[in-house]
Amino acid sequence: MTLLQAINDPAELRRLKPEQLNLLAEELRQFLLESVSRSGGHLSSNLGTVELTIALHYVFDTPRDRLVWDVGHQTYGHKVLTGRRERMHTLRQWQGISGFPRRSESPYDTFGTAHSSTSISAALGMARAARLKGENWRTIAVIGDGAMSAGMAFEALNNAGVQQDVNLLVILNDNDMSISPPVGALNRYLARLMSGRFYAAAKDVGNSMLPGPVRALARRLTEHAKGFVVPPATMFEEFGFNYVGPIDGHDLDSLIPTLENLRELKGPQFLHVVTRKGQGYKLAEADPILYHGTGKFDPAEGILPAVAKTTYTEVFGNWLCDMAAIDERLVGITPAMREGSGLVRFEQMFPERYFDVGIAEQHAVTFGAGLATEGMKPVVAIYSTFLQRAYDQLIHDVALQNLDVTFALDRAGLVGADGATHAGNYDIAFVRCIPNMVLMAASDENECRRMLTTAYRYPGPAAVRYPRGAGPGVAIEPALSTVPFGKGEIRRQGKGLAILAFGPMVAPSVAAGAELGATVANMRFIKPLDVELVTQLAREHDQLVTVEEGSVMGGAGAAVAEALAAAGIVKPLLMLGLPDVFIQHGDPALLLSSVGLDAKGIAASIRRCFGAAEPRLVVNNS
Ligand SMILES: Cc1ncc(C[n+]2csc(CCOP(=O)(O)OP(=O)(O)O)c2C)c(N)n1
Ligand SMILES: CC(=O)[C@@H](O)[C@H](O)COP(=O)(O)O
Ligand SMILES: [Mg+2]
Repeated sequence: MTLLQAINDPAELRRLKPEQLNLLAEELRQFLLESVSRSGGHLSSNLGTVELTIALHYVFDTPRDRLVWDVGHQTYGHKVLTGRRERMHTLRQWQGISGFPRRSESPYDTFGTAHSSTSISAALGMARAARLKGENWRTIAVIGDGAMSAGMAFEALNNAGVQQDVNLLVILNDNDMSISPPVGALNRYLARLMSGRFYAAAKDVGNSMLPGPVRALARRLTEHAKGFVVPPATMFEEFGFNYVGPIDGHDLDSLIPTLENLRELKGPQFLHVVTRKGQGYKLAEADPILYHGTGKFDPAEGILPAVAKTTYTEVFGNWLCDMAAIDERLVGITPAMREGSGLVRFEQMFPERYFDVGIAEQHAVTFGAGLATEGMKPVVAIYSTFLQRAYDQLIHDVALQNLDVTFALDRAGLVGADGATHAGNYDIAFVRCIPNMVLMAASDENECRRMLTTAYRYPGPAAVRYPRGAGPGVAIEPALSTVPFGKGEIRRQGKGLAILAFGPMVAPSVAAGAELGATVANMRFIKPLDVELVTQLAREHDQLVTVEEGSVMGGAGAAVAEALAAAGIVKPLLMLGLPDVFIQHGDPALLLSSVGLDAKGIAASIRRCFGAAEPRLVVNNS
């Protein structure tokens, strides 16, 4: 039996001798590589946090001491050591364990995450709760250098620095990488900190352990005695933290004593550890971006290039380059999702018009707004789920001033393995209620390209939503043509029943419509809704059905209902979409079928609602 196989709980880990931990780290790293290569998942970040994870559970009394991971994509080792080793093969699969921490999954998962930069706020809340309840456990937040770039992390540091009575340890896991290479002034600052203090500071750990004022005095005495100026206080010290580091985050011999020392200190503590993304697997070390999030692969061969269908992301990336080539006002903006949003080629071709602003969705949107005020043509490429972070910026900074910003809303609808945290289920509901906004949903690749051109040419804020992955495989015209503004189209003429479908729901609706003899419309625009088409379909049919891959509450179907009500039309209306529950991770096709949004499910729901001679079908909820 290996050391790892004997650990089903951190208490068992804590029974190991310190000299056994390096072997355990080796075993854990190997286990993670094999396990992720079979399930798919976030590999590079997990290989990089093996030693840190072991050290944290070894030194701290988890789960009594609260461990809060930022983003949570690096918690596979934590899952393995906290009793979930045997379930790792189900990671990110339907009814399997999540790829992120989840409170419902384990008492060791103190805070649910997956969107970044929440850890310091949440940990500070916990630490304050401990004080208020008169309890003396400790709270530790682990945050990456990428996640640290977000405003929310600074809001938390700002607040924590003046709460000197809490026992909070913030660990900055600095691997000098976000998903892509890190950007921004903070990254440069961290690099300076590392070059100046690395290892030298580790030797000085004893001094770093002194409480803040004593340490300041020690610094002044040292300056005086040696007659030279020691490095100025770090930014984190200026924020009110006791800063320790940087130390080598792969060296258990420095991690463990440093954490043991910090464990005994009161007040806000800050430990800067340096790790390498992909550590221990040469291919991931060499290309941490490729191995950030992987599908299944053979570890011996690594990830091999595969012939795949064109994704919507690629459609967007190609469109952006084509449009930028003819319009030099175009500026492309991404909040830290260069690869995921399809901007790699754009950056290479138009580096001066490419802006990765870091994990800073709010800033990305208002930065775009500022550009628009000066006649530039910003295109904000953003996942639907991450636009949630910038809602006020969308309303207050863009829409209210009717600024000409184009939004490319990728990952709209269910996303699959990342699950509920990343699902783009709400953008229809939250965008369509904003005055001045235009919102389109692409039903195929070519329409996506045409809609992007339509949004771009529209002289106000406009968004195009499209799903993760590939579309139906429609040929893409090279021309930069538009779709008729505010107009839908009939895709199939039938009678009795009309299905009004939005975006990727057009294809399954056409199939369901063919089965039911129904008319099917591709509505294209959620806002402005094609009210003329809605009323025409209502006049010509007995029943109406709306289908969308978005929250049915407040969604496109609700827009149709509002339009009918406004026109005084009373007509049976069935609204199909995502139900009012968080839909968990799993294979995207399975998830869609579980909520009745495949052709079979749509037809079955229609039969159930409006009755039919044929036997009822059962929606597959498994
Ligand atoms: C609000 C938000 N924006 C973007 C992302 C996508 N994202 C996930 S991990 C990541 C990089 C995080 O970098 P870092 O914190 O340094 O962790 P590392 O990947 O280096 O381990 C990004 C941009 C996210 N999860 N949340
Ligand atoms: C953790 C995180 O937020 C990203 O790594 C995300 O998982 C990427 O998702 P895509 O694979 O859809 O780009
Ligand atoms: Mg990083």
